[in-house]
Amino acid sequence: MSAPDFDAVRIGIVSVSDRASTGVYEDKGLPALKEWLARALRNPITFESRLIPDEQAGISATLIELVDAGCSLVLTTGGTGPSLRDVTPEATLAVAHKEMPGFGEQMRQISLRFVPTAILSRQVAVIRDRALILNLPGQPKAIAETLEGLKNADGSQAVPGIFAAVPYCIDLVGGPYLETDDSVCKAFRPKSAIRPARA
Ligand SMILES: Nc1ncnc2c1ncn2[C@@H]1O[C@H](COP(=O)(O)OP(=O)(O)OP(=O)(O)O)[C@@H](O)[C@H]1O
Ligand SMILES: Nc1nc2c(c(=O)[nH]1)N[C@H]1C(S)=C(S)[C@@H](COP(=O)(O)O)O[C@H]1N2
Repeated sequence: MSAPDFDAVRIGIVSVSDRASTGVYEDKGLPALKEWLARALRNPITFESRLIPDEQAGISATLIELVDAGCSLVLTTGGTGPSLRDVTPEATLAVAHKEMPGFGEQMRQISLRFVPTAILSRQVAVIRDRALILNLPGQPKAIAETLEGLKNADGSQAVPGIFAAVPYCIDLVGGPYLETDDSVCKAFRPKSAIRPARA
């Protein structure tokens, strides 16, 4: 099956970091997000990338801009912790039409399998218009950890990543039909929502 058989999707990726955005260190958040999404999704993706400081108003404005630009999914990385400058969850909730608390709950559960400080992430997920906005922690390795979950040595899934629920969530808000590479992350949809296989 060739790429044009899949719905096109526009995805916003936002790295929120004072130091990466001012060049103190190289941003590894945007490349990690791009690499994982390109591996996990079979749809042709147009990325909208933003590298911004930990400023609440600027984060909210960026999220609104990306949703208005037609992004069906917006992933942020960074600024979810307890530090005074960490305001990504507040900026995300400020633009929410609906909260989706299950994503944050599940990501903290998954992250506990990797680090005992997982509970320090206040990450949230929300719906705005026809888009799902998801916060991820700032550690670049946390991106694959939370989206993909944990696999056993034989490749079977020990802890399902949260991305398994993302395609159906986007169906429900009227977005494109996302299809995953099941070896990376197997999307789950109720039987009634699965598109018939194409010839
Ligand atoms: N965008 C990024 N690119 C590369 N490494 C990052 C990035 N964001 C975070 N990290 C790494 O994860 C660690 C913890 O991330 P955290 O979000 O707490 O950063 P921070 O110390 O609050 O500072 P800043 O917001 O300036 O990135 C950082 O010390 C850094 O090593
Ligand atoms: N999967 C995963 N989750 C994680 C981490 C991690 O390394 N991997 N780091 C934790 C730490 S140390 C912090 S402080 C919080 C918040 O990170 P942030 O402020 O960079 O978003 O995420 C937590 N969640």
